[in-house]
Amino acid sequence: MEKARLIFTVNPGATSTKCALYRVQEYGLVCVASENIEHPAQDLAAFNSITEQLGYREKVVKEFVERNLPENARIVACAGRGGMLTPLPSGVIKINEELVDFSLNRPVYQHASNLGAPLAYSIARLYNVEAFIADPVSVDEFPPIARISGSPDFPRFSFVHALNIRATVRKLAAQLNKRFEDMRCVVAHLGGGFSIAAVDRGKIVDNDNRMESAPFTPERAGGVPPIPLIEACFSGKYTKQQLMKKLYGEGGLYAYLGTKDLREVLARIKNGDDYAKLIYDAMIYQICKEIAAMGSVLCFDMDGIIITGGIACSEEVVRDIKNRVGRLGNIYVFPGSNENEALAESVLRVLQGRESYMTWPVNYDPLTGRIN
Ligand SMILES: Nc1ncnc2c1ncn2[C@@H]1O[C@H](COP(=O)(O)OP(=O)(O)O)[C@@H](O)[C@H]1O
Ligand SMILES: CCCC(=O)OP(=O)(O)O
Repeated sequence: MEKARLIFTVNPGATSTKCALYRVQEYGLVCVASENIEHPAQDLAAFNSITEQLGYREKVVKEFVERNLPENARIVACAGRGGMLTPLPSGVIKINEELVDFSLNRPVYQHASNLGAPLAYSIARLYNVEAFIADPVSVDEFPPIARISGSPDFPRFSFVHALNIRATVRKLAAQLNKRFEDMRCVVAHLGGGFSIAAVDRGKIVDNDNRMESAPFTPERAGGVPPIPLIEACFSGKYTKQQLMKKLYGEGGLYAYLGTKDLREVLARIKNGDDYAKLIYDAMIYQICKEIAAMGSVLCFDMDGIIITGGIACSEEVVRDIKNRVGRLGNIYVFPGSNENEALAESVLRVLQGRESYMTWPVNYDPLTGRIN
């Protein structure tokens, strides 16, 4: 009997590594195993950088595959979340040694997603198959107008939850019986970090790039007034690392309320905590301002507004967003961030010849949108 064909996927996050195996069926994919493997803080504290964590996470990922690969099945391809690489077009990229080297040694910023390609490649080599990334964090398809900031010294650019955003637009397209390539919508990815994006015919043509005018998130400050920030940088009171932490990791809900868990914030509000309510309301207010801003990018001519990510599991959040921006368009909710599923779907499109893949290095000019 022919062995079942499986796709292995891996999505490394700040404190966990999410792994999954999907069986390829004629009609699509079936998840046969999925685990969110948490890494205790004391384990990660032993490493000075994300890159140093590779061996540790590699062991955990190999153990996942050994535990879950059925005897009557074989891995036919692997996929990992793509990290903070150079600006790239959306789509699938085949992983090679050079991409692994770039992800580990020359990423544009430190982020756990930089381990996605090395981990997928490592499993692919064990099973002698090909590995891919899809819609990495550095997808940048802004048109020229979106790149202009108020200073030519600091042009705008994209860092975005491209994988989950494009995958949810595909889901909505299927639901509306439309082609993905024709979809125009605003997507609010609301997780530990947020991305609020305008998607025009499959391309993310603008987003809030997590550090710009972006709303604050459970752990990120988003946009803060720049002049006091510059003053703080030169005050001698803080190291660069301390300030980075204030913006990224220990900002947002955590800075005000000491927790990154929105469920806890909602429980405090239920118990009459007015301060928690003020901070929560401010977060919803900022999310909605950004949704409206991204709607204006599409001239409010859109198929709808998608809310996705862990926070979209909350009925209160969905209700409060609808109350403010429901008049702009239909709101569709896709709770959770389904990066592993999105990776497997992307690889399946490649295996079935429905999509072609690029090879690293991708010679892409974000200013013209051309691949040379
Ligand atoms: N049912 C829920 N109700 C409210 N908030 C939730 C719910 N489930 C998860 N969250 C919140 O979602 C955030 C994490 O989102 P998630 O997409 O899992 O994050 P990550 O960016 O780490 O993948 C946390 O603030 C968590 O408290
Ligand atoms: C938008 C860049 C990617 C990012 O910040 O991802 P996480 O929220 O998963 O850390």
